[in-house]
Amino acid sequence: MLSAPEVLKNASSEGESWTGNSKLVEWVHNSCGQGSAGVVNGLIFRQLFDKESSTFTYILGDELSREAVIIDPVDTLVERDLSFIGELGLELKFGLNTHAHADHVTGTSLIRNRLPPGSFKSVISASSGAKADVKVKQGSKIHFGNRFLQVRLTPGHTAGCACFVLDDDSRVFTGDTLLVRGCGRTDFQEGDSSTLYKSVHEQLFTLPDQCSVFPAHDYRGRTSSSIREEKRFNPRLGGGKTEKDFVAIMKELKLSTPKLIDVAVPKNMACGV
Ligand SMILES: N[C@@H](CCC(=O)N[C@@H](CSS)C(=O)NCC(=O)O)C(=O)O
Ligand SMILES: [Fe+2]
Repeated sequence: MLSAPEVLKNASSEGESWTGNSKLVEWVHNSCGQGSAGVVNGLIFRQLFDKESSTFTYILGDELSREAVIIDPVDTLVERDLSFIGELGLELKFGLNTHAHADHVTGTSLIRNRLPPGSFKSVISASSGAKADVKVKQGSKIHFGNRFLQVRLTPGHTAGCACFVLDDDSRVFTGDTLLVRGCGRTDFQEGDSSTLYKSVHEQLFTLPDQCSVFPAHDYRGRTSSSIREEKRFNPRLGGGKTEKDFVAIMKELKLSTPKLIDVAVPKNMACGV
């Protein structure tokens, strides 16, 4: 875990930095492990689920400043998410999209319309070609209070996929790039299996083994994993599978097309409008 001065120094030393209305607050290190009510080391963290599309949405908040971000909100569940955020006393600054989803519409535009003008910004990678208030690149940082998420670009499932790594490398939000014992399909949206293999090995499997993996979906009731587990047990990408093995596995997947693809992709390219 980095100390606050280290976080702040690093936050301003490289790449692009995006801050909300951030206040520099006194650093209090919560040393009691899990802490009370889901607060770990000053981080408020919630994982939410959409049963229609099996999508996980994540809320991360800085305990002291109350600034927060939401990752991959779903349009039909914006009321749920906003009331939860209100009850937690959080001030939502950014809505991060891991990619232009094919199976549901992002909630980031609806959230922006519900909050005071200018107080909330939607985020997606520049390489997605989609509209958003903030277009991030490799190494960009999204700040909320004393915390930040850093962007790792991971093309392969789509050309514009991005993963978000928490400042202390304890968590990574992998979108559809890396799922629990799986990965995103590569048969549409400029998907490419060789590119996905390289992205996972170069950008994700280089994270610390103990880093927790939080995906955008699970279809079998699993909620999270770790880099160590996926390196060992991922049946497509781990356990010594080569790029050639992976390309062959992906060719044989034969998944049905997401039901909402024709509606979701054009809307998500326009930030959910
Ligand atoms: N049946 C679902 C779509 C399921 C699906 O294709 N999921 C995607 C992620 S959403 S783009 C995927 O990459 N799956 C990989 C896998 O191995 O399942 C629907 O109709 O929406
Ligand atoms: Fe996807």
